[in-house]
Order: sequence, then C-alpha cells, then structure tokens
Amino acid sequence: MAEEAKKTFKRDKPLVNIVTIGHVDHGKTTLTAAITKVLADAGGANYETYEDISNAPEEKARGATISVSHVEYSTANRHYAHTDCPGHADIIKSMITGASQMDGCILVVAATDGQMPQTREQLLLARQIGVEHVVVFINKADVVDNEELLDLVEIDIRKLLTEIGYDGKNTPVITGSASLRSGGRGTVVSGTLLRGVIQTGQEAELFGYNCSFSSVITGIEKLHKSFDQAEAGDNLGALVRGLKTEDVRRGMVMCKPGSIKPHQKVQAQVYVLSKEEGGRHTPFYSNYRPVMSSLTWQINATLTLPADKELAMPGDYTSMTLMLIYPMPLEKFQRFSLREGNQTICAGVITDILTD
Ligand SMILES: Nc1nc2c(ncn2[C@@H]2O[C@H](COP(=O)(O)OP(=O)(O)OP(=O)(O)O)[C@@H](O)[C@H]2O)c(=O)[nH]1
Ligand SMILES: [Mg+2]
Repeated sequence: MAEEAKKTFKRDKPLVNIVTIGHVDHGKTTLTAAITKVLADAGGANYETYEDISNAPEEKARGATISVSHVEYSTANRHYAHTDCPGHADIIKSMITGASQMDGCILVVAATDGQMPQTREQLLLARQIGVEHVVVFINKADVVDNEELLDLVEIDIRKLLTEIGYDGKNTPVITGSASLRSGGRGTVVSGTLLRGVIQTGQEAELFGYNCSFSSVITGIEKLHKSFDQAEAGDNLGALVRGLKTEDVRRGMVMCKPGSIKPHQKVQAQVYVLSKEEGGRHTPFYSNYRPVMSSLTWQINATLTLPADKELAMPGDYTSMTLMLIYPMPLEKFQRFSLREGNQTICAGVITDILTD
C-alpha cells in the first residue's frame, strides 16, 4: 500500500527530506504515524500505522545495515520524505550513510525524561553533517500534569540548541502527545473512573466551565492496551467521538448523560486549617475569594459566612456558602479544599446544593 501511495503523489511541490531523531522510546515512530494520520485526514498522506513504520525492512547503505522506514506526505506547500529509524545506532548510521542530504529534523523529546545523552549526541551530529532546520516536539505531555516541568524541558532544549549552534531562541518547539492524536476518530480523555462501569458504545456527557458535550465512548485504553470495559478505580483513556481536543479541559467530568449536574452555589461545612497545619495566620471574612479545588478542577469561589459569624479564625469549624465563578460538577458530600496561592487554607465537604 505504501508503494502505491508514493506513486500517486504529484511532485509539484518542493521536496523536503526530514528525519526523526531523539532518545530511544521518546516517541519518534508514534509521532511519524501520527503525522501521516493527521495528514491523511487532510488528504495529504496515506495513513501508515505504528506497525507499518516499525516493521520496515532493513536497508544496505554504504556498507552499513540500517533498519529504516521512509514515509511520504504533503502539506499545502511542500512534499516530505520522512525517515524514521529505531534506536540510537540506526539513527546515527542513517544520518551518516543515508543517500540524501537531510534538510531538517524533528527532535522528539519525551517530557517525562527531558534531554537525554542520545538527544544531545544526535542533535550534535545533525549540526555537524549540515542539517539546517530543527523542529522540536516535546512528547508525552499527556502524562505530565505539571506545566512548570514542561516549561523546564523547553528551556533546557532551547539552551542545548543554542549551545550546539542552532538558533535556540527561535526554533519552533511544539508540546503535545503523539499517541493521543485524535484526527477524526475523536478525542482521548484521560482520568480515573470514580464509580460504576463504562463500556464502549455507551453514551457519555462531558461538562464543566459552562460547556457541555454529548458523545459516545468508542474505545477504552488502560496501560496502552484496549479494553471493552473499565471499572471504578481504573485509570484510563477513553476515546470519545465527535469531540475536538480543544473542547476538553482538565477538570471536566465525564458521566452517564444527566447523572451528575453542574452547580454554582453550594452550602458546605469547612475546617479552617490552623497556622501549625500550614493554614492562614489571620482570620478571613465574608466575600473572601479563594480558589476552590475539587476532583481535578480549581476555580475561584466567593464565600459567605453565616449571618452570626463575622470572621473565621484559623482552627475554626464553620458552615459557609460558596458561589463559584462557573457551574462545576458538584454533588452533596463531595470533598474540596480552599486554597490561597499554593497553600491549603480550608478543607470542606458539600452539605447542600443551593439554587439562586
Ligand atoms: N503516554 C504517551 N506515550 C507515548 C506517547 N508517544 C509515544 N508513547 C509511547 O512511548 C513508547 C515509545 O514510543 P515509540 O514511538 O516506539 O518511540 P521511538 O522513539 O520510536 O523508540 P525507538 O524507535 O525504539 O527509538 C511506546 O510505548 C508509545 O506508545 C505519548 O504522546 N504519550
Ligand atoms: Mg521508533
């Protein structure tokens, strides 16, 4: 199929030779497959699966045996011949012995590891053999929920690029997840199943932040394997149809349609952490506006103390009303905390849902 596909491409655009480089297991082949998938949906490629690419034949080039795969695709302005090799040794061999001069490389760096010795070595070689252009893809962002860590990886790579002689400041750096490319099939949402059972084929609703979407679960993945069903307690990725990546936001809840509703105003019982427990040193009053954090969301909420309570002291136990800036997934008996900067100042539980 790949051979046939190549014949159908018109050579009416400039041809660019590129190669994926990066440390072992950082996701070069997954990204290569993802690019063909996304461009296949746009009409510029034939989708080549991870297996198509990784089972590519060995090749003899200038005396060395290299396990190498070539894929081709087109964008609006260019036609690409993309080389992907497994592991450090094959990448090095292919860059040195390969028949065509590489115009550019995609440096894949897993956010979970950051820069590794082979990242540096391959980038240095790319520079030495005259590869002019580099695009960095910081991969596996789906398993890093710390924005600062992603920033650090980016800063570190820019530093490395500059050190090696590339324009580290202006090199395009893209952060994402090659394995969660959604291209047409839907979007993968990840999280923990809190209760019940889900099965593929079931309808689901996603909501939060004043948005709500109806969808169908078309796939369930746990530890990189596919399943038809998942149970409470499972950490999973669910492929949901018809949603775009930008529709989904951390903190949203996916549930059986109508089973949980968003609410904006609640009554709660709250324990105000004492100074010794890391809480505030001073009291707070009604109309105070901390960040409310529950499940996986965090948003601002305005609190109102009971009429007979002028202030809440560290160490107090009090009821309060909370008005959130958006309706969010909230249920009676749900736990939450109130924060101020990085500091937890109250721990609470919802005792009632209120309507205005
Ligand atoms: N969580 C997560 N896993 C990923 C992502 N991309 C790739 N992986 C996983 O990382 C592992 C390695 O991915 P590959 O694409 O084989 O990595 P590679 O860089 O081609 O590895 P070599 O060819 O052996 O050097 C696989 O188990 C992938 O499923 C991602 O975006 N997120
Ligand atoms: Mg590979």
